[in-house]
Amino acid sequence: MNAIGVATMAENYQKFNPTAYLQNNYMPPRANFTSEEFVVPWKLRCLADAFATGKIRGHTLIDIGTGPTIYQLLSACDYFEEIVATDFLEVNRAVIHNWVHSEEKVGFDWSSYIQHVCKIEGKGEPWKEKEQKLKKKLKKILPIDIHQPNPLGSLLSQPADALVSTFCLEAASPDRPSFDQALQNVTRLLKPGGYFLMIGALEESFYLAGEAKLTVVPLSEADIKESFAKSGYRIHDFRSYDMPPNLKIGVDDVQGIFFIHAQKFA
Ligand SMILES: C[S@@+](CC[C@H](N)C(=O)[O-])C[C@H]1O[C@@H](n2cnc3c(N)ncnc32)[C@H](O)[C@@H]1O
Ligand SMILES: O=[N+]([O-])c1ccc2c(c1)CN[C@@H](CO)C2
Repeated sequence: MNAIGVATMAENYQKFNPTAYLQNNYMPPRANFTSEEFVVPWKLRCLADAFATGKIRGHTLIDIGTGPTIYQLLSACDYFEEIVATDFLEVNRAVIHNWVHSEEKVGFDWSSYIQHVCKIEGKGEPWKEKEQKLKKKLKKILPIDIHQPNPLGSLLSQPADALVSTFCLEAASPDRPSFDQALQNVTRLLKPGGYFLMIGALEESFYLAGEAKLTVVPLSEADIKESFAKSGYRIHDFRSYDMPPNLKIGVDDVQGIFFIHAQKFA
């Protein structure tokens, strides 16, 4: 492991500002729900389609690098008893904790995301019911470090039935070998035969979150498929989205987004 690179990343993350990060990526123009052509509906569609197969289910789902966002868990909550959120930063774990435990609308307003997911899932589920369901299932919010052989330390009793992760591994790894090692590390948290749904950045080298400028390891579609194959996965679905010029707004140099639906070999 590139210990210097990992330590430098950890130091940079101390300046990560969740509010700025949410502003940059989860408000307009990137949060535009008027067409599936836009990036946020595309991401939500990928996750809704994967869970709609009904094959990804079980007791526990772990979200690797939750950050200050919950959109990535909206389609999962019908298929698991317990959802475990994780992040490297206390400030992000606190954002999730406050969202789960607050009744009135405090913090970031996810209602447009929840309404959109209810619409595309087509079950006629009232969005406030989905919101309450997710809050009820989000039972643990744990510290995690993907660069540790056991990323959750001793906090996890048994392997999870499924993993989700969005924009974490490539944004927390200084280089490709560290990314591959981090994927190996988090794969230990997943039961054999379990599914891993990952969304991430393609060919991105940095992103901004307030005072923080975080380096990202640029990855191609081939890189990702190779990494998953090396970590013992079968790829069921791979989709990519080209970032349109009007969504390249200076908060990063992301070129595209990938979605991978992979299964750990039994
Ligand atoms: C780009 S944000 C992704 C947030 C969210 N999942 C999303 O979809 O927007 C990257 C996240 O990785 C977390 N992170 C940074 N270093 C990490 C590490 N070593 N292990 C696990 N997570 C880490 C950060 O705290 C941050 O929340
Ligand atoms: O377009 N988006 O919806 C979107 C959402 C989150 C993120 C990006 C793009 C690109 N940068 C990553 C951090 O590496 C975070």
